[in-house]
Amino acid sequence: MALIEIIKVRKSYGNVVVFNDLTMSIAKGEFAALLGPSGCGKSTLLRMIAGLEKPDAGIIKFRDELIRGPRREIALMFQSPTLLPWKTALDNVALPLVARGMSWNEAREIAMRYLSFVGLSGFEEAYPRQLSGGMQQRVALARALAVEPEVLLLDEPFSALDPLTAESLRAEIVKLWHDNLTTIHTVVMVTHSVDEAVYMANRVVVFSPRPAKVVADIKIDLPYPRNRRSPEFQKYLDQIYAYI
Ligand SMILES: Nc1ncnc2c1ncn2[C@@H]1O[C@H](COP(=O)(O)OP(=O)(O)OP(=O)(O)O)[C@@H](O)[C@H]1O
Repeated sequence: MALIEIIKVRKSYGNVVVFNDLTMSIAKGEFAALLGPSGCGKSTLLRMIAGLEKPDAGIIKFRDELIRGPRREIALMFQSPTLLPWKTALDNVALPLVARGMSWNEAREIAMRYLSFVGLSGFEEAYPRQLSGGMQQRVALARALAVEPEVLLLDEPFSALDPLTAESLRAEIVKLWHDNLTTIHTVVMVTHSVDEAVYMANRVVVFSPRPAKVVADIKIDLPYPRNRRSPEFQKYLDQIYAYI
């Protein structure tokens, strides 16, 4: 059964038609990677699922309910960590909880737990400028996890990181999803990298240039953790590159 349903969605910015008539769905438990040419509308789709933008026509539903704005069950993580520079790592993670009505004490306790989960114990009192890019992105991940969402939306979350940091964060996100280590059961990730998509996702959706349509929808049937050097992995890369 579909968890997220996108039905006959239309979206334009001025005379730029991003989606004309997009219909697709995401099932509970999927890790879907969205690939496609630059500017085709992948981030726009993610922002609409996050409730940050509205379609001009058509509907987007989460568990049969219309998405009218941001929802607690759906968290979004961007390419840059978007932390508040004047708040500590701990308070950056705690703040969204306080904004939802939790006391600072309780919020900080939960924030401590998620900072520790992403490997940042001991850095609670650090300010963003005192942390590396990778550590800041981990704070952003802890902030997304702390509200205990069910769906994690990722918008090119590794593209601003150095290759080694990106690689360890990729493995950690796959693990937290695959091993059910958090409340997140479903992930939707925008990426430019076919390799990243096949390494992480169990479904790869390829979009055409604007107005974006789904040109390929491929199930990645490989065990985790994935071996990039296996012939099967290469076969999926070849299959997807044929659409790009
Ligand atoms: N707020 C906005 N105002 C005007 N135009 C916008 C806005 N957001 C997106 N666009 C336009 O909509 C189109 C789709 O943008 P979007 O960022 O969704 O694409 P994308 O596939 O995520 O691109 P990329 O892969 O380069 O990140 C682009 O032409 C972009 O310029």
